[in-house]
Amino acid sequence: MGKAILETKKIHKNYGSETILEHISVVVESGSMLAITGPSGSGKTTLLSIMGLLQKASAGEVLVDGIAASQLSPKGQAALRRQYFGLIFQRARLISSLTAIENVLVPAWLARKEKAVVKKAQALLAHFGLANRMHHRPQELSLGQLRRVALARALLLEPPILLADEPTNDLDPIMANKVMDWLADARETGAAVIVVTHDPAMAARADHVVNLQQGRLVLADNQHEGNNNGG
Ligand SMILES: Nc1ncnc2c1ncn2[C@@H]1O[C@H](COP(=O)(O)OP(=O)(O)OP(=O)(O)O)[C@@H](O)[C@H]1O
Repeated sequence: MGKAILETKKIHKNYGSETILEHISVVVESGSMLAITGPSGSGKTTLLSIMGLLQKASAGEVLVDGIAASQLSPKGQAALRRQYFGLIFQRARLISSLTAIENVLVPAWLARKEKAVVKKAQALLAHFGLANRMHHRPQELSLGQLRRVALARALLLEPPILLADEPTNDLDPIMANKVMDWLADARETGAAVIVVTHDPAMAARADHVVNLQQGRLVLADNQHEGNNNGG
């Protein structure tokens, strides 16, 4: 069993008088995969972005490796985000003036590690079927291709926590399977993987599945027999 690398404590979120999330407490361990499911508008993306420190909760706390994020300055939070998270979001923008491979290397530039990982970036893109798209810019790529570039970017530095918002959207079944395999591989190497998904095949590969209903968490099930550390 891995350590609790990401924890939310009684997260609430409201926009004005509208409550979006209520009382969300989850613990995610290193080397495990959590799937967040639920109907459209139930708050899944909002929860994921609060977990990734991209948005502030109205109340409650996010602990990253035991560090209470709300206690940090915006700069400290950004540093924590860079150190711990790989983010694969629906609206995660690639930089339009950079090519696919350059976009993949952005986190490595920020961490001053690009020399060490250029080959790996190429290998990731090739693995995702983009060997002949490495030098294309985002506006020259399809949605599914953009998604794979974003995935390669998130995986490059092997972050301890991967957050993915519907990572198999816009992909054909073969590519969707590959993406699931990569996320499962990341889990095998010790990452905590959290996916928002409508895809039953993706949810079936998670260790834990939670369901959001109008901003409230309903524990759905644990997929793997013998895995009884249900949080
Ligand atoms: N900035 C905002 N201001 C006001 N309401 C918002 C804002 N962002 C999201 N919402 C509302 O919060 C609710 C939850 O949105 P969220 O995107 O988290 O849902 P979701 O479960 O991810 O939906 P989907 O499956 O359709 O992506 C929705 O009703 C949405 O309209």
